Amino acid sequence: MSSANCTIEGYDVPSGTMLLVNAWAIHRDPKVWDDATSFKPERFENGEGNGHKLMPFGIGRRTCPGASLAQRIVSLTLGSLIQSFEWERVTTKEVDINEGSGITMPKAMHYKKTRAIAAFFLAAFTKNGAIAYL
Ligand code: HEM
Repeated sequence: MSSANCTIEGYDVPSGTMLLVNAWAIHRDPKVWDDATSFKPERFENGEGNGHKLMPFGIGRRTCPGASLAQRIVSLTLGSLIQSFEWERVTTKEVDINEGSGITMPKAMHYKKTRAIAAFFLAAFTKNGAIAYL
């Protein structure tokens, strides 16, 4: 919410206006990222994500207070899954990762093996115990 009249990129914004940051667009902007829509995790090794280009947890006063916890849990979970299971492709076809519409960005095409994936996670949490220490 703008606390005073201001001008952003030439647009006059009156006080009390609700402003939404389009993080989705910023994260895919070719003016901001090299080869913007390619999945290149290595781009973050050389500090390309520094500054406020990458904001999965928001920024500013209302930034996500769980960011540090979430980053640790996600890496630990992923690392545990990779370490504890043998992984193989079930098809040579590329997985369709197109986005559907919705607030939490659902997939356009759901995974076909949903039940198998659910069973897999259940097994990971119960029998294997590999990530029980989470
Ligand atoms: C990968 C996991 C997570 C993502 C991507 C995420 C992302 C976000 C985003 C984008 C916001 C809004 C920030 C803004 O308005 O600028 C937010 C807010 C918030 N998040 Fe998270 N979050 C995650 C995990 C967590 C966890 C683990 C916790 C708590 C343990 C948490 C607690 C909160 C709270 C309380 C807010 C509201 C903060 C406020 O409005 O002042 N989040 N999160």
